[in-house]
Amino acid sequence: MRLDVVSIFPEYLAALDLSLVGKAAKSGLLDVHLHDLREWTYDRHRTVDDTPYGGGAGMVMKPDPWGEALDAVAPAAGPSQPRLIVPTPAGRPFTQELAYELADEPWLAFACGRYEGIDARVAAHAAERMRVDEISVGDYVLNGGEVAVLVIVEAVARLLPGVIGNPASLAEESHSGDGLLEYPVYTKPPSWRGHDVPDVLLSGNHKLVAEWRHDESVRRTAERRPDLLAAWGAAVGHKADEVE
Ligand SMILES: COc1cccc(Cn2ccc3ccc(-c4cc(N)[nH]n4)cc32)c1
Repeated sequence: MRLDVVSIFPEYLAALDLSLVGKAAKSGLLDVHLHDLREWTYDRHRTVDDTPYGGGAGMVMKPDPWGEALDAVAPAAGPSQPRLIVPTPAGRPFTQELAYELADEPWLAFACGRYEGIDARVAAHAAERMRVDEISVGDYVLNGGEVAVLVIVEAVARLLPGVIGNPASLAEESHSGDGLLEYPVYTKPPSWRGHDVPDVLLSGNHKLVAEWRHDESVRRTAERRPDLLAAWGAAVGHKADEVE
């Protein structure tokens, strides 16, 4: 998978050289290209922003530098086009399902905005030749798109074959297995600062361990994400209906 990231702070994305994503890049599973948006500015101050039409606080990122950056990263006459991801608080939610979808793409490009966002015509114009997704990584406001790109790239890269050591662990994770949150996990020592590992996990009885883990997943989901529990209940209910 090829990844292109355009930002006025490309050094923010240096974290992509670390850990799993860095390993994937070194092993050729990921081909990461970082670009400084100011490369496509020509005035003395390398200006990338201007005042918003219609007034209001803050500044908006000018369309020209973005248009030229995207032309350079993904030429219109090129043999293929990337899927363009534009992080924004106003985007559709980034979910594990979308992570799996993006993991199937051969080429992703990311536009990291700053200020109050990117002139809306940039995404509209890009959509004339590539698929554009405006994505939110959560219902809170960041100062720019770079952190959101790190979140999205990590969630997507770990799904690529060969990136994580034990693919079986992906199936058991929260948000990607049966729709419930993950059960609590423990390791040695069996007792630590007055806190003991639940006896069932030391029993060696795999059936009891599986039952306990499921019950803990349901309990945690009910406690922390009742919305997910409702969806899980409906899905399980439907499955039960299918059996009857
Ligand atoms: C566009 O509307 C905005 C309104 C107020 C502030 C900002 C700041 N900002 C600039 C670019 C940018 C890109 C992504 C995000 C972002 C994404 C999520 N999930 N939270 N925050 C925030 C961004 C933008």
